Amino acid sequence: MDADTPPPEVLDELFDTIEDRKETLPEGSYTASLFTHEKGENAVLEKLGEETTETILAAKDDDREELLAESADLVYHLLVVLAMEEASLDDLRTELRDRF
Ligand SMILES: N=c1c2ncn([C@@H]3O[C@H](COP(=O)(O)OP(=O)(O)OP(=O)(O)O)[C@@H](O)[C@H]3O)c2ncn1[C@@H]1O[C@H](COP(=O)(O)O)[C@@H](O)[C@H]1O
Repeated sequence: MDADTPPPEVLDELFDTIEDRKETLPEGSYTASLFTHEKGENAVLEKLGEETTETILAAKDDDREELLAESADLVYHLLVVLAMEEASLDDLRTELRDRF
């Protein structure tokens, strides 16, 4: 890992921030708006679908920069869904490890 590579904890920090936004619902937070949306969980589930499609299209286009940007959007929205459904990043890690 070189000096510019972010540590793996970046995902934990993002998930902790999402959990904080869920609890405190600060004004102007996009994350908070997903937890209070009038469409309920459908709002974030729709975003998850959109970001999945955009990730697929970027991969098909061999557009590496776009692929990384859309993948980041996809992972972020997936973490919001996990937080919304009372699941955690540790639960996800456990699920993945149990498949080793
Ligand atoms: N990682 C993200 C992140 N990734 C994507 N997004 C948002 O997800 C949306 C993606 O939607 P689109 O690509 O369709 O772009 P858009 O056209 O702006 O979207 P809409 O108009 O449809 O909402 C954008 O509004 C992005 O800002 C994110 N919003 C917040 N975070 C992180 O979440 C944390 C909390 O941020 P706040 O919610 O701003 O407090 C911080 O660490 C942020 O960096």
